[in-house]
Amino acid sequence: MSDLPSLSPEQSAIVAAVIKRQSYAAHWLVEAGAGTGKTTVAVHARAALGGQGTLALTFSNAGQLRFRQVHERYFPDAALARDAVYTFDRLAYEVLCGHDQGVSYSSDGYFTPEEVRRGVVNRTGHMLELLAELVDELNDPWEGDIPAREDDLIRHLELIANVRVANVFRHPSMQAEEEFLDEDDLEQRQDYLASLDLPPWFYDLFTRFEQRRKAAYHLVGVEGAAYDLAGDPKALVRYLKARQIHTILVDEFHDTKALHFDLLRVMAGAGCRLLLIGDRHQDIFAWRGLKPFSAFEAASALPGLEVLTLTRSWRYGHRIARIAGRIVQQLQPGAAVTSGARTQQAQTRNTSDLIAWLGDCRAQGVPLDTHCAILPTAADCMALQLRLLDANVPFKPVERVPYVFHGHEFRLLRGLALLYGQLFGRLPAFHVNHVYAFDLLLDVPALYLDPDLRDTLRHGLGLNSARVDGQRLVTGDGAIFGFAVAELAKVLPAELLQPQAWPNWLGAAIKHLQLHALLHQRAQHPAAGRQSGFLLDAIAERFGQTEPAALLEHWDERITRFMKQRHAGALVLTSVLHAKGHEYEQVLLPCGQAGWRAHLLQPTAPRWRELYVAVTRAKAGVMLEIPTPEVAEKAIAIFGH
Ligand SMILES: Nc1ncnc2c1ncn2[C@@H]1O[C@H](COP(=O)(O)OP(=O)(O)OP(=O)(O)O)[C@@H](O)[C@H]1O
Repeated sequence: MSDLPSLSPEQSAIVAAVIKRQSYAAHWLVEAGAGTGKTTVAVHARAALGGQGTLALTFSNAGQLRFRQVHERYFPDAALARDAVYTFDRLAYEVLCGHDQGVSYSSDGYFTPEEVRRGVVNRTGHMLELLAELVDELNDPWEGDIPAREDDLIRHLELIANVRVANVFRHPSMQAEEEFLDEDDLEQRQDYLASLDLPPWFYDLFTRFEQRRKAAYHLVGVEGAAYDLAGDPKALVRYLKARQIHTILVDEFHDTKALHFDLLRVMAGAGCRLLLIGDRHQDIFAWRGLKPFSAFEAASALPGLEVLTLTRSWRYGHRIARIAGRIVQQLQPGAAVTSGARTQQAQTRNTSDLIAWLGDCRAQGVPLDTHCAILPTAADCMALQLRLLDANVPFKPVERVPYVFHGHEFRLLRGLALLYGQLFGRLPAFHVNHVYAFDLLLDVPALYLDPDLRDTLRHGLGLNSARVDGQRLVTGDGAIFGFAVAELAKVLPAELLQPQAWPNWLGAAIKHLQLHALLHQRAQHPAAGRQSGFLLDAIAERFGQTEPAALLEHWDERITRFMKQRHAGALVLTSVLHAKGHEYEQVLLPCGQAGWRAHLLQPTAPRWRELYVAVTRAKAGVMLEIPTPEVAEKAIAIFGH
C-alpha cells in the first residue's frame, strides 16, 4: 500500500473544479498560503486532466524541477514528458525554434531548425561579445561611464533581462526616438529609469543592444526567450493549436511578471483555460530594473475567473502557522489565515547567540545538516560565514551562494593587503588567489588607471587569456606579480602613499578608493549593496587585527583547512531567494547585522514578504536569534514568547 498522503477535501475540490468545468471562458486562480500543497494540487490537476492538452508552466528552473519531483513521487509509473512542464522562457524557446517537431511557428520563420543547428541562437558568450563591442563604442564619447570588465558585462546582461521581464522598454515613451522627444520627455525618461535604480546610460545600452541582437538574427537564448515571444504572439498561438493545448497550469504564479502575464493573455485569447496557483505574499523579486507588477491584480481582470483557496498548511504545524499568520496580517490586515495541524510537532525557539548555540551543538556531536540558516541576501550569508569560521562550525552554502573568501569583498581587501605589503613592508609569499584579488583592484574606478597600463598588467598575469572550464590560466609567477603590484602602488592617491599603521591605512584605502560605492553599484539590488558594504567592513575588521603579510598566509591556511574538513553534518546556508520552493526540517534565522534585524526593527512590505518566505520553509522548527532587547521587543509581537 502506498504511504503517500491522499489529497485533502479542499485540495480534491480544486482538482474536481478544474476537470468538471467545460467552458472555455473559465479560468481559476488558486490563492493559498505557503505549504498548503499548491504544487501538489497542480500536479494532481494535470494528472486528472489526463496530461494530454495540458501544459504546466513555472517561472524558475527550480520550480519546474519541483513540479517534476512531486509528479514523480505521486505518479512514478507515468513519466512526465519533456514538453509537459516548462519555464516561460523554455516554452518561448521551444516555440520560436520549432525544436520538437521541426516546425517553425514564428511569423517570419526566422528560427528554422536548420538555423538553430547552425547556431543562430545565442549562448551567453555571444551576447557578451555583442555587449562588449557596444559598450566599447558607447564609452568612447562618454569617457567610460559604463563599467566594462567581464563581470560588469554579465551584470549588464542581468539588468537587461530584468527590464525585459518587466516590459519596461515596451512602453511607448521608451520606444520613441530620441530626436522626437523634447527636454521634458527626456527628463521624464531619465526619472523613470532612476526610479527603477537604472543608470542614465541604460536607455542607450538597452535599445542599441536589442537592435543589434535582432539585426544579428539572434534569439536571446533560453533565458530571456519569453521577451522575443511576446513580440511574436502569433507564434505562440500556432504552437498551442498545433499541440492542441487547452489548459495551462501556472505554478509559482506570484512570480509572474508583466512579460509573462502578456503571454498568459495570449494563451487565454487563443482559447486556453488558465489555472493559476500562487501565494501573493511570496512575491519577493525586487531586482534593479523591475517595476512593481501584481500578477493577482492582473488575473482579477480575466473574464470568467473563479477564485479558490486552500486553508491548511501541510508543511508545518499550528505554531509556525501562527507566526506566518501574524506576518501576513502585517501585509494584508484581515487576510484569511492558513492553519497548521495542532498535532504536528513544531518548535519555535530563540537564542541570544545563534553561533554559540551552533557551537554547542557541534561540541555535542549534533549533526547540523537538517538545519538551514536562511538570510535575506547572499552577502548576509557570506557575513555569517565569518562568524561560523570563527566558531569552527562546519557549513555548506547551497545554490548560488558563494563562499565568503571567493567574494569580491574579500578579494578587494586581500588586494589592499598586498598593496600595503608592497609599499611599507614585504609582499606576502605568492599565491594564485593574490592574482584574482589584484584583477579586481585593477578595475577600481577611483584608481583612474590608464587603460593601456591595465591591459599590460593583465596580460602579464595571464588575466586576458581564454577561459578553460570557466577558469583562466593565470600566470603563477611571483616575480611578474611583484612587478605588477609595484606598478599599481605607484598610481595610488597621495594620501595612501604616506606611511600609516596597517588598520588605519586599510580604513583610509577603503574610503579613498570608494569601495562601498563600488560594491553598491555592483550589487543586483540596493539591499544587497548595503549588505555587501557591511560585509566589507566585517572582513576589514578581522583583517585589521593582523599584520598584512602574516594575515594572508593565515587566511590561506585557514581556508585550505576548512575546505578539507567540510563534511556531511554541515549546516546548510542559503539566501531567502534561493530557499523559495524548498522545505527544511529546522530553519534558523540569524539576527546580527547580517540577518533579519532590519526586517524586524524597520519593517517594510518587501521585508515582511521575505521574512514570511523564510519562516514558512520550516517543517519542524524555527529558531530565531534575539541578540538585543530592542530586537526582542519587536520579535515577540511576531514570534510570540
Ligand atoms: N494532503 C496532504 N497531506 C499530507 N501532506 C501533504 C498534502 N498536501 C501536500 N502535502 C505536503 O506538504 C508539503 C507542502 O506541499 P507543496 O510543496 O505542494 O506546497 P506549496 O503550497 O506548493 O508550497 P510553497 O508555498 O512553499 O510553494 C509537502 O511536503 C507535501 O508533500
